[in-house]
Amino acid sequence: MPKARVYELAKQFGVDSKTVLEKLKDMGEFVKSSSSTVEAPVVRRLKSAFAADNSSASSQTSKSAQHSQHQGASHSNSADSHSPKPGNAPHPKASAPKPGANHHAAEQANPVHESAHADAPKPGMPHPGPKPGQGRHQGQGRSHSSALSKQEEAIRQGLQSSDPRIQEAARRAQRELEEKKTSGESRGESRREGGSRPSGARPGPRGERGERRNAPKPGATPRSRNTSSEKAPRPGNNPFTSHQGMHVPTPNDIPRPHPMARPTVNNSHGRNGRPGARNGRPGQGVGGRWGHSRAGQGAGAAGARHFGAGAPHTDNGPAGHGGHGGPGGRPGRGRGGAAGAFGHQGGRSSKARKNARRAKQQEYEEMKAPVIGGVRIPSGHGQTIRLRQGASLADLAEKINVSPASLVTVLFHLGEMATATQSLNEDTFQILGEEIGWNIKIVSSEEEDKELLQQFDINLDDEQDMDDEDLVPRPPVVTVMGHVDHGKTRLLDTIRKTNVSLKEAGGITQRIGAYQVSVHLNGEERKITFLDTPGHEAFTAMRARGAELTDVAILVVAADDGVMPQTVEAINHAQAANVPIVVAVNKIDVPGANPEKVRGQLTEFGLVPEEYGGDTMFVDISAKKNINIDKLLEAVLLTADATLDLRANPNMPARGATVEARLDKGRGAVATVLVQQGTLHVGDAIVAGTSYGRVRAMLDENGNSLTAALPSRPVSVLGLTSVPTAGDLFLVAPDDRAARQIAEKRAASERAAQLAKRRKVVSLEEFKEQFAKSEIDMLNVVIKGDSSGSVEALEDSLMKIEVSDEVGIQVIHRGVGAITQNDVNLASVDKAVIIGFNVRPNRQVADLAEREGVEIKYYSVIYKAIEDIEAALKGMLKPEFEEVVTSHSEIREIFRSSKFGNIAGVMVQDGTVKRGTKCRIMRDGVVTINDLEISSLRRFKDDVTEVEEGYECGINLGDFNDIQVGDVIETFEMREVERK
Ligand SMILES: Nc1nc2c(ncn2[C@@H]2O[C@H](COP(=O)(O)OP(=O)(O)OP(=O)(O)O)[C@@H](O)[C@H]2O)c(=O)[nH]1
Repeated sequence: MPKARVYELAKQFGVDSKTVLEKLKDMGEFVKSSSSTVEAPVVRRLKSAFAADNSSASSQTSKSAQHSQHQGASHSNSADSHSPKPGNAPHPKASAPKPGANHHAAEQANPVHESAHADAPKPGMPHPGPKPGQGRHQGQGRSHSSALSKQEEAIRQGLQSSDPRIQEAARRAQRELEEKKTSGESRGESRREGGSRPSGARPGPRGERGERRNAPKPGATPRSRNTSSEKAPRPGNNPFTSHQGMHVPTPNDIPRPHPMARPTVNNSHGRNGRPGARNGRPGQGVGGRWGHSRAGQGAGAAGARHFGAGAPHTDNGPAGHGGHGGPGGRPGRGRGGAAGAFGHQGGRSSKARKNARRAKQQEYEEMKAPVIGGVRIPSGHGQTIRLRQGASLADLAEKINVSPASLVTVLFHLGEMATATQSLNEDTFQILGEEIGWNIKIVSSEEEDKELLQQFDINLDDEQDMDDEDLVPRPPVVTVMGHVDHGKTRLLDTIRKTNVSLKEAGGITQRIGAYQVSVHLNGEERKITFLDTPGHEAFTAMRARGAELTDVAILVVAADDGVMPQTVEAINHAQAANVPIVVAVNKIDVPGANPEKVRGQLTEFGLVPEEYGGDTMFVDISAKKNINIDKLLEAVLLTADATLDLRANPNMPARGATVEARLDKGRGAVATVLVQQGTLHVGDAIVAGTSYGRVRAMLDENGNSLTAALPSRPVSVLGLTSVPTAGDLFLVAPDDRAARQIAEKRAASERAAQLAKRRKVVSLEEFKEQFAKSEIDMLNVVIKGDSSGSVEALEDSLMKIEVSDEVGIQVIHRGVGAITQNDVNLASVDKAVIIGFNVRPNRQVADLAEREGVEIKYYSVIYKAIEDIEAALKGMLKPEFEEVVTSHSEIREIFRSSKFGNIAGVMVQDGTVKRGTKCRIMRDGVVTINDLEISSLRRFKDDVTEVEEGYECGINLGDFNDIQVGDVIETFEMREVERK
């Protein structure tokens, strides 16, 4: 037997997944969720466990089963009517598809139809003792009761919840549960009545009975079906199965107006009151099932309009008796009831009829939707729906067009509590989806993006199956890392100055975030691309955005300083990314430099120099004096050649990553991109993150205009409509329109994700409560900067500030460009500080900020910003106090005063006793009481404010009199301590 999933088993057993999960738990099997798989042996055990349950349940109830068998002697016709099969309807009665109709048909065949229902699992089946169906039904009853108790528990918890929506859901659930219980009881009674009723005798108008059986509310239909515990155990009858009411209508199942039933003015007259009669009985046919359905009401009204006494006639007359009294005598042909409603219009166009039919069909579908926890959610009929990770009920609600509150209720009924905006895990969504008929799939943002690109025929995975002959060697891309002040920037400058072809550039190079140098190796000119933002922070920030640009890392270690904390961090980051390292032992020109020591130290971190038998290349350099830089570049190429297969396909639309981006006053958005695959051409339509545009011009680091950029080539691109973020992947789209659409769709889903995040923060009171409880304070910050690189670097650095566990920093918005009105508004709402890094607001925005009381801080150096924010965070800390003991006084004598109580005559042994200070009593070194106060202090007859060591005085402790000679009064103060 293959592995089965829990929900499949649940379906098989006709119970809900939770029951199966509980049963598995009872069996000692740990199974996580309804989508988990269960091994074949466990399935077998589970089956027998359910079977055992059923047989014990059925033996307990065999008496009643026999009783109902007896009563259900003529059940077979009604059984037929319960199981209409396409093409198998023997009689118009039997083809009646709706429960209302079934009731009726059953009634026709057997006056005690309710017991017939109970005994009729299959058409025409004889009665073999206690049936498996019955047993299972009883088993279900048990799971029902366990589910009920679970539900009751959930209700109890829900009523205690602080969330009003959950409380409301709980109240609703409670009401429903009570109703369920009461209706269960009354059903029991009515069954007894039914059993003794003489055949053919119908007490009272049938409509009444229908109403009794089917709750009159629209929402009551499925519930009344669900709770009909007398019925045979069809899946649809199990209140806890995921498929109840999820019934997909079959051709026979969808009610259609019978052609004969279509009204005309003439034939409605001809029927003389019958339409009104039929539809006047909400308890019958469609009316019975739909409660106050429009068809029933409308038809009734129309009937009355046309025939005056149509409705009263129903209650007593023979036409009413039929319920199927329309032409052809079809039982429960509810839609035929529309005749009364529309009959008077006669001349209605076929289009209008079609529309009306469609509307009715839709209404029917909606009405057919299961009622779960008192809410009605149209089934998705197993359709697949995709939600991004971290989605909430509100997101799902939006996609399936229902109200979030109803999903909260449904989830609540499944025993889980969640607010509409809380993000839920995949398992919860699956259970919920199963219940409401949707196949919910959770996709990561990467998958979502891939799917989006596939819509435009862009397949990001096609790189993996590129043919060898398409690939040509490409230059390595290098990042320089190392500890602060070990010479990273100086090295990058020296390399740029010495190796960029100065002839071409006229000696002027520009910082665009990356540059390429030429190196001669073994008589061959080779190229190396350097990323110009040194440090592992930039490297990691890029990686975090999915940009794996670096092929080789140069680790700079100053020979006069050796391995330092950030050297280790850099090693860790490079190794985590599987990037080979070349070590540049810098500052060898400095007296006291000890390159050998550096080699020895790095061995401990797995970087063993080649000369020691390892595979890491070490080069001793001086970035300042330009010593051995060429050797370092050679080492980079040799390392790349030895460890990497650096090849790319230049003959495809370009792809790569954004290295840096900024807003240029004259040229608009300028982004430096590094081509990783393909060739980027001027005129290409590109999209980078949520930015798009057409490549208007491309410039290299020397300011030269390029028409094409090959793999590993960094270029400054002009033509994007907005500024992308460093690390954003870019790609060439088939055309401008596709580029725009991709960018817009990404922006939309990003907005949705951000909104979800914000909603989470804003609406999740629990979080706030937690914050309040643990007294965590957050400093909200908005960062605006002149380039995406600086904004990212600043954000990264700020996030690393650690002042205390009690305060934290939260960047609520970041962006490139001037500080805008939006930034101020956001900061004002979220009580944030705005940090402007090399950017400023215009006059109006500055005024607005002042009016709103929003603080804007301007910086041009990162460390200054860090210092300030750190200080601000420290300022947010609650003052810290410590206790300082200020004196000890021994009680030598006790004076009793009727006015003041006991007064201690003491000798101050050390420190100074002050009036009003806190004190405690110590007897034989043990504190007998804390938190007293020196309420008065006297020397001789005089009240004094303080008494110093070595003096005697009288101390009164207010109402406290339990003192003895020999006790010591210790005074203390709480003093604020400066935080380090
Ligand atoms: N003597 C000597 N000084 C050097 C050498 N390389 C760099 N320096 C000096 O060391 C100091 C720090 O160099 P930077 O290049 O700014 O160091 P960094 O690693 O980029 O520092 P951060 O940007 O703060 O991380 C500067 O004053 C450089 O001039 C070298 O080879 N020899």
